[in-house]
Amino acid sequence: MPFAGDVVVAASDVTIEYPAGHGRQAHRALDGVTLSIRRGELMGLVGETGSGKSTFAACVAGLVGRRLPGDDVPQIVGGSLRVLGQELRALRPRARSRLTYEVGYLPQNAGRLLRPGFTVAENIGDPVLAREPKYDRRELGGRVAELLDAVQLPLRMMSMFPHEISSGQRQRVAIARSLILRPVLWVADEPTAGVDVTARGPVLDTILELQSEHDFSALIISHEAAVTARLTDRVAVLQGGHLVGLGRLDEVLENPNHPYVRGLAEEYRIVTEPIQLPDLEGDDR
Ligand SMILES: Nc1ncnc2c1ncn2[C@@H]1O[C@H](COP(=O)(O)OP(=O)(O)OP(=O)(O)O)[C@@H](O)[C@H]1O
Repeated sequence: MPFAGDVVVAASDVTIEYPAGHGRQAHRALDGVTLSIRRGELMGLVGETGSGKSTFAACVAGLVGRRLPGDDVPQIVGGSLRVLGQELRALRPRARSRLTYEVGYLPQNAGRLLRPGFTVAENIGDPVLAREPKYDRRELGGRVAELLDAVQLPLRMMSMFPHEISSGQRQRVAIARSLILRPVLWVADEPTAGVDVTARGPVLDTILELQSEHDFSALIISHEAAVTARLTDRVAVLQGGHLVGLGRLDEVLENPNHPYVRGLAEEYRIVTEPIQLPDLEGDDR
């Protein structure tokens, strides 16, 4: 049964560590984080490099706690993390597989992670066939074409291979791939990474259009204040694995109680300030 609750992500005092191994000590990536994402809400996740954003995103996407030998996936060692009603701390493989069906994950550098021997269409449709190998190919082709169109790529690209398209186009293909299963929750780690500055606006428009069409909730990491401002309803700010800000972007920036947030406020001011054009009147050049 699809998830029907109001809170799609509920982190309660959650502490997450990478286990010891390969001659390394255990590393605590997140420490006592409490936040929730409501149904239909787009939550931004910001913070300086190494603050734990990608770790949190990967955990929310279900990549947590598998205790395989030599594995360095993060483990929940304290508190709780519930995603679509499932407690991830004690997630069994079948429940994990159901969860990953409903959570679309766009990992960091997703465009680079496309399968090189698969066409664009095969890359986008792959998550469907991986779960339902007998899925009607014609119907899948229709879904792939629809998504390709939604991310504003030409249909002729369906038969091309990742190395034949640009990095920005690959990122859009990855976005389409992460949405093919019509997720309830979309977890996106730097969705505009590698997308050319001029194409970023259209990609953000596309994401917002897809969201209003499919009504998914989202957790979106971005280094860019403009992306966060445009896409998200609220932001969570991480610093050294701790949550140091949470709320609407304007509220968080108005009360910058942390140096990183102060820096962000300055960047945001620059991004949103109207461009001052020089007064050309009387200029006789
Ligand atoms: N596989 C791993 N094993 C051990 N430690 C790791 C592993 N991956 C990340 N870390 C550490 O966990 C902390 C959080 O890393 P994470 O990648 O989540 O940060 P981030 O905020 O996403 O950074 P960036 O913005 O650079 O992507 C860092 O100190 C990092 O070095």
